[in-house]
Amino acid sequence: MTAQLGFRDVTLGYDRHPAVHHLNGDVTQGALLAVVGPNGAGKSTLFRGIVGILKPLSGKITLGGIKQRDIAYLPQSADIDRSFPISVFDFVGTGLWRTTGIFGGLGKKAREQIAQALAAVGLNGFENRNIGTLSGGQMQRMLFARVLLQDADVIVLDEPFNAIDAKTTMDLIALVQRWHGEQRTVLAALHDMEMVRAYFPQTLLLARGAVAWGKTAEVLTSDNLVEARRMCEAFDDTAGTCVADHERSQAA
Ligand SMILES: Nc1ncnc2c1ncn2[C@@H]1O[C@H](COP(=O)(O)OP(=O)(O)OP(=O)(O)O)[C@@H](O)[C@H]1O
Repeated sequence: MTAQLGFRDVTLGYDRHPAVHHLNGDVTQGALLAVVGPNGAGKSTLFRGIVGILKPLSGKITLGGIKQRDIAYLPQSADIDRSFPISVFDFVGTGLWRTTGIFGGLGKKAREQIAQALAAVGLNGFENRNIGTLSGGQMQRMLFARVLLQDADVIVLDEPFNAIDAKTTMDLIALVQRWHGEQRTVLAALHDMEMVRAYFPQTLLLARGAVAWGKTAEVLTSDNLVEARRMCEAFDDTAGTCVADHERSQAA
């Protein structure tokens, strides 16, 4: 199996304080991987590292034959500035920037693609709405429509089903399953363990470092979940990078 993403002793953090510590492992091409862990475990930080918003403090993230800008990223909806004056149509259209460029106009084909993506997530008729007027579930649907347009081999979803109703969740899970069927590599940060058990064959249980990584049923044991909570509670947020990391970064 080809590794699509690799983590080589990766430490990620803010102001030199590690948030994800010494992560090692590979995500194979076509994997459907849940990333779970308590609040503050480092899930969003890891995703920011994967898409290049954060550079590792040490270690390396390897990408199998793709560039970071080719990864489709669905951020937590709290990270979206809802006051930004942009219509649903134009927001979803940003998913085509890789092909049209930021300043490229939207031709007939692009407009059709956007309309199809909106239809696929059930947002027909919302084209001209300002994004600030959407409900939480409509916002998630819009973010999924943008990911659809990006047509990416690797898709990273940060808490994609947060605070949305059961119908919307099932519609969006169906999209995730479709991507998985198309052999795309999908990573999703999730809190709902039942959903993870039902739909995600593989799981990374994160608590700043990896507690367990592998088949979901083997990872989500009560012992591992207790250990994850203990590791998160014991982690010192004000700690600096390890001496070894510091020396390595000085030598680089
Ligand atoms: N922009 C930031 N600046 C400084 N520290 C941050 C920043 N973002 C996150 N952190 C810290 O990094 C650690 C990991 O946070 P992160 O958001 O990655 O966790 P998470 O697993 O996604 O949590 P949650 O489940 O609550 O969304 C936390 O201690 C958090 O306070």
